[in-house]
Amino acid sequence: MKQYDVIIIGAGQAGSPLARKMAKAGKKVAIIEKRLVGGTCVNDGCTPTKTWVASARAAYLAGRCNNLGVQVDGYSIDMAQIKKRKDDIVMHSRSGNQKSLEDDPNIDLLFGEASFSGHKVVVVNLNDGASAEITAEMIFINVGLQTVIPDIEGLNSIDYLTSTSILELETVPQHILVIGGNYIGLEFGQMFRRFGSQITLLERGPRIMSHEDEDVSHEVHNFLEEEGIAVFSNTEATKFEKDAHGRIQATLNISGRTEQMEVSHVLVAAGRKPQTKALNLQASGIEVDDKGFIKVDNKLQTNIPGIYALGDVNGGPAFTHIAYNDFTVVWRNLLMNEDLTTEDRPVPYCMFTDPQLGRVGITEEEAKKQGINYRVAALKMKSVARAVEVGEVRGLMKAIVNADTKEILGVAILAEEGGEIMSVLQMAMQGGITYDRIRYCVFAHPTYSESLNNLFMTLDDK
Ligand SMILES: Cc1cc2nc3c(=O)[nH]c(=O)nc-3n(C[C@H](O)[C@H](O)[C@H](O)COP(=O)(O)OP(=O)(O)OC[C@H]3O[C@@H](n4cnc5c(N)ncnc54)[C@H](O)[C@@H]3O)c2cc1C
Ligand SMILES: NC(=O)c1ccc[n+]([C@@H]2O[C@H](COP(=O)([O-])OP(=O)(O)OC[C@H]3O[C@@H](n4cnc5c(N)ncnc54)[C@H](O)[C@@H]3O)[C@@H](O)[C@H]2O)c1
Repeated sequence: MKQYDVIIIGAGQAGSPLARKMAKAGKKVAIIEKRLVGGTCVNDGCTPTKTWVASARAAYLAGRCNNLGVQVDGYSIDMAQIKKRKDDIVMHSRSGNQKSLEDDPNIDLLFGEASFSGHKVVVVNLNDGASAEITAEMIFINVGLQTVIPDIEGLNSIDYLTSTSILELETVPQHILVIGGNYIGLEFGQMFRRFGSQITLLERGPRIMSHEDEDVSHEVHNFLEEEGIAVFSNTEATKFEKDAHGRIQATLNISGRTEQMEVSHVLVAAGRKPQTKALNLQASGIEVDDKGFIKVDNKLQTNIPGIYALGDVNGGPAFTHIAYNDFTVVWRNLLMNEDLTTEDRPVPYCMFTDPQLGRVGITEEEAKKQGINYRVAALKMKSVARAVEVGEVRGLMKAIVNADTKEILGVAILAEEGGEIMSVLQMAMQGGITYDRIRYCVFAHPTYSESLNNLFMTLDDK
């Protein structure tokens, strides 16, 4: 059995940078990847989807630039080219990442599936058919999530799409039924609508984006419908059948009413679950919760000293920047003798619909539940000079502030560059800059950030 200093399972958003840092510190590292270096983010997640969102936005602009006085005589979608551009960008990122691991003399990159066979012993079923047993005192599990496939009659008999397989399409589907009304469903739903598909989107809860405030979710619902997407909440698909012509017949339960619908494709976007079953964690005594997420403490260590779980698999917020932050926490603690925890770290995120939703901190609903003496500053984008000038007036800005201390507690920016505007406020929140100072801060005119003056002017306390 080969002994390493460090074993990393999964070359995702935490595993790959950690391997490089550990190797730089002189440790002998084995990193095991069953599929593709870079994990979900690079290969099936952020990079490919945001590349396609950009193509979809170009199509959207081509379709409406007449309003700006620019005449375009029709446009068409070249899905094969859109896919090729995405594949090139993904490949560039993946291969750079892979090369940096392969070129490091202290790192062994093993392509295969890892599982535990004993206390701190890992078996790797290598992709070439061989297997290897390895051990290390320090083990980091970074295996990420996989798509949840809901138990719906007939779903397995149709060639349904997931967020991974949809990225292989080279033609634009005629009609996609999207199951799930949150990040994946909304991003893909809007982008394929802009590519020319008919989209029907089902959300089983009472509204899409159920974790957001109702006004924010309502605004998104409205602009999706405005673009021609049919959004059904309180709705589930109950049965799928393929007819003799290869068309999919879907049976839907819409608020208790049964309806039939014919579609060409079904995209499953109903959530993601941890890839822990195959790891045989019990062989090393590692505890998981009832959903299969690995339990960790605030320094990301499991119940077994020396074994850590990083990124999506530990059940924290499932974002690339959080997986990356997990890496920085363990690296700085273990190699730089710092004493960092994951407690109280900010969790910003951005949903890349267009307009984007940039979010950080608490929602109004959460402020209410926590009994905080809060106030809400809100501004529609149609009142923002920059938005009017560029013709992007859909959306709103909303900030939850503490009425006593004037601290900003949470922000939702639904705007063309909502993620960037939110980040300006995140910096203010982290730096303790209260809203009354931002109200009179001098920002360049006419930027989106300048509108933060007006956002906080709506709180008329001074
Ligand atoms: C469609 C989509 C779009 C997204 N867009 C965004 C976005 O815009 N912004 C954002 O912040 N987040 C986004 N995410 C989420 C983001 O991709 C994840 O949060 C992030 O990739 C998590 O990183 P990770 O390192 O925890 O896991 P992953 O990146 O999933 O990496 C885990 C790796 O482990 C490997 N692995 C699993 N099991 C084993 C095993 N037994 N042996 C060996 N290797 C194994 C996997 O093959 C994978 O490569 C998106 C996700 C999806 C699906
Ligand atoms: N921009 C981003 O940061 C980004 C983009 C994509 C994905 N992600 C990450 O990926 C993860 C997964 O995203 P997701 O959208 O698949 O999952 P999700 O869990 O965020 O949302 C799934 C939605 O589907 C609904 N649903 C579940 N079962 C259903 C059913 N049978 N019929 C109808 N609706 C059903 C749920 O009520 C929920 O609204 C997220 O947690 C997110 O962190 C992030």
